[in-house]
Amino acid sequence: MSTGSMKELEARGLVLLGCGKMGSAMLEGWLAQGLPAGAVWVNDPHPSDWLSSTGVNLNMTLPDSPAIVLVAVKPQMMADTLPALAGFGNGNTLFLSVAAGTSIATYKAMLGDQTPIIRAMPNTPAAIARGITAICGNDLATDEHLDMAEALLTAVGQVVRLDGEHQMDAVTAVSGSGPAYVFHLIETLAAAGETQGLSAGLAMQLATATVAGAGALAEQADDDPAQLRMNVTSPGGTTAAALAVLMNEKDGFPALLTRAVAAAANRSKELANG
Ligand SMILES: NC(=O)C1=CN([C@@H]2O[C@H](COP(=O)(O)OP(=O)(O)OC[C@H]3O[C@@H](n4cnc5c(N)ncnc54)[C@H](O)[C@@H]3O)[C@@H](O)[C@H]2O)C=CC1
Ligand SMILES: O=C(O)[C@@H]1CCC=N1
Repeated sequence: MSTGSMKELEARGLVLLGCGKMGSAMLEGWLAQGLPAGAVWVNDPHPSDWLSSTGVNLNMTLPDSPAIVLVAVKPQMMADTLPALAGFGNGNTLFLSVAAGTSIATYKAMLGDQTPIIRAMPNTPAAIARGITAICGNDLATDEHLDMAEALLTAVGQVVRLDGEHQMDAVTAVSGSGPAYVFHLIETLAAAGETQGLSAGLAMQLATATVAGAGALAEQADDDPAQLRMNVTSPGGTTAAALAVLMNEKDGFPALLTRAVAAAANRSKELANG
């Protein structure tokens, strides 16, 4: 995190509304990067043992003017939880929300229309600083606000700035939910290995290392994923036999992932419409 952003957070405080899986993944990254626990206030009625052990200010009186309020409760909890923080609205506290499907317009209505708001869509690899977060702000979010949010989120992985909020449903469906698709790929690849006679432990080790290694190679190689796929595929060989199944336009990965990503994007839109 840049020294300026860190200083401002340390001086004014960072408030987390909700600290479950996503909030904890990010907080873990920030504490590991040197953000002092004393600069963090967490409001969460069900703190985990890990959270209680971090030394953050847990369910205590909040600072007068925190630099950032990070909103990381479930979208369905928003109407119950956000009004208590509306006192920080219309001021110089930046609201940074990671909630899927809660629009900037909804925050404006709950917090006041002069409130700087940034929507962010992170993902859980943030816990090991390998996340990717997409951000977009309202017209009151200044370049300094965007820089501060980016500095905070860069501590837990890559950050991309979106052209606008209209991209958020698709981003949520690709990278926000995406780690779950990849974990399920690992589960199902391992299960398929078991069907071929491997032990559960060996099949899981092979599947996990294969997905992790292929992901790292895709990120580091000069070749694009299509070329990397071709590099594995010998004509008339084993990979070609599997890809004939997986790349089948009718019921292979293309059709399946198109449907899955559309389902996630549609759900994101539904959440936005209450
Ligand atoms: N889990 C993920 O991979 C991602 C989640 N998100 C978003 O992050 C947000 C949180 O999701 P998760 O961390 O997965 O859910 P979670 O259920 O693990 O965390 C929600 C937290 O909110 C707390 N909470 C409940 N009532 C509260 C209250 N009245 N005041 C304060 N805190 C309260 C719960 O105790 C819990 O710790 C959601 O809006 C979701 O859309 C975004 C990107 C990825
Ligand atoms: O499942 C969800 O709604 C959240 C948003 C992206 C990942 N988890």
